[in-house]
Amino acid sequence: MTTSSNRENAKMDSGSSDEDSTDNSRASICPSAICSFDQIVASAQNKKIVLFLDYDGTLSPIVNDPEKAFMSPEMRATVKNVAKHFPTAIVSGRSRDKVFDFVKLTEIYYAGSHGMDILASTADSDSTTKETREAKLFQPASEFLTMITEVSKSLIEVTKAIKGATVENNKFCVSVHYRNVDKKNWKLVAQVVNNVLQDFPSLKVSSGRKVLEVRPTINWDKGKAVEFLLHSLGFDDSENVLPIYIGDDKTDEDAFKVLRERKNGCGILVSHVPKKTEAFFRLKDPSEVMILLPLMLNIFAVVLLIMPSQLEIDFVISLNNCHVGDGISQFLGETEGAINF
Ligand SMILES: O=P(O)(O)OC[C@H]1O[C@H](O[C@H]2O[C@H](CO)[C@@H](O)[C@H](O)[C@H]2O)[C@H](O)[C@@H](O)[C@@H]1O
Repeated sequence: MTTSSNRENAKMDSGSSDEDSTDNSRASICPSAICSFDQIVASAQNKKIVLFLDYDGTLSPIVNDPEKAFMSPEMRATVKNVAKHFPTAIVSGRSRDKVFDFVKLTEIYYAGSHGMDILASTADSDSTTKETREAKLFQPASEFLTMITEVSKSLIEVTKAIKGATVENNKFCVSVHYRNVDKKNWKLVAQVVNNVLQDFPSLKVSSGRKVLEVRPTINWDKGKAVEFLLHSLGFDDSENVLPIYIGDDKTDEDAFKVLRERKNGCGILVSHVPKKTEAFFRLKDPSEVMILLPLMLNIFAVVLLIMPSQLEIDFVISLNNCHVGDGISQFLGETEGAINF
């Protein structure tokens, strides 16, 4: 158990960009997932793609008001479409209910509270057909529910005098937002959060994009959630499955790491600045996620030996955004040079 004396205190964003406070000292520029799409296709040959998507900053652009982080109807339609072909899960720091309210798709799986609230389905041991699956709720931090409600109230109380600070109860974790706080008061936000946490030694705080995230110190994160989902959906077989995880935040690094270590998955970081990351590829922003997802349907189209004309057009448009030498040359049938995920 972490105690208040050995727990890391909240660290704030430097404010130099709209990114989180990730240590960028060893940042490397991952290749663009769009321009390296031939490598993704090659690695997906004969494999079942399982898709994991973060919400804020990945499916919806970052906005000042967290309550208004809506995803566009086009993005919703795109996710709905990919989910028809690939098992798809959203893994978010938000509460599961809230992320569902934004996404509104019943055909996908949801993991809220940074993976601490998962609604998945169980694959029958003899079969993985839809008919044999049943809904399964997994909440590894359920014993913290009362404590989270309590800490949330205290955080609201101590931040109410700081103009622009807001507290969002995400069920098994709490976000303290300082995006709208005057920079001169950012330290004060960190101080009051750290003070409150003195009374909650089994909670920890980490920083995201202009947000301090308070959560239980249990050994559970988005990476564990991905492993759990792969297992419970019946996709443990690393030979025949290609999990792809797309996310923008520090908490998504836990999932990128798991996929890198399993050597069978592909992490894609959404960031417009270079960052130290465990991901293999990068997309600049949600608009590029909107380009990549339809491209992934091409993988499915290739398997069926069809190439719907709109997909072809999307692909040509994305090619036009790549520079010579970015790595995209052939697409259909190209298997050379695949990254060994
Ligand atoms: O795991 P995620 O789905 O990416 O959730 C992480 C946090 O996302 C939200 O905050 C971020 O997006 C807001 C809306 O664009 C923005 O105002 C805020 O500054 C960002 O940090 C969400 O509100 C948090 O609760 C999540 O922890």
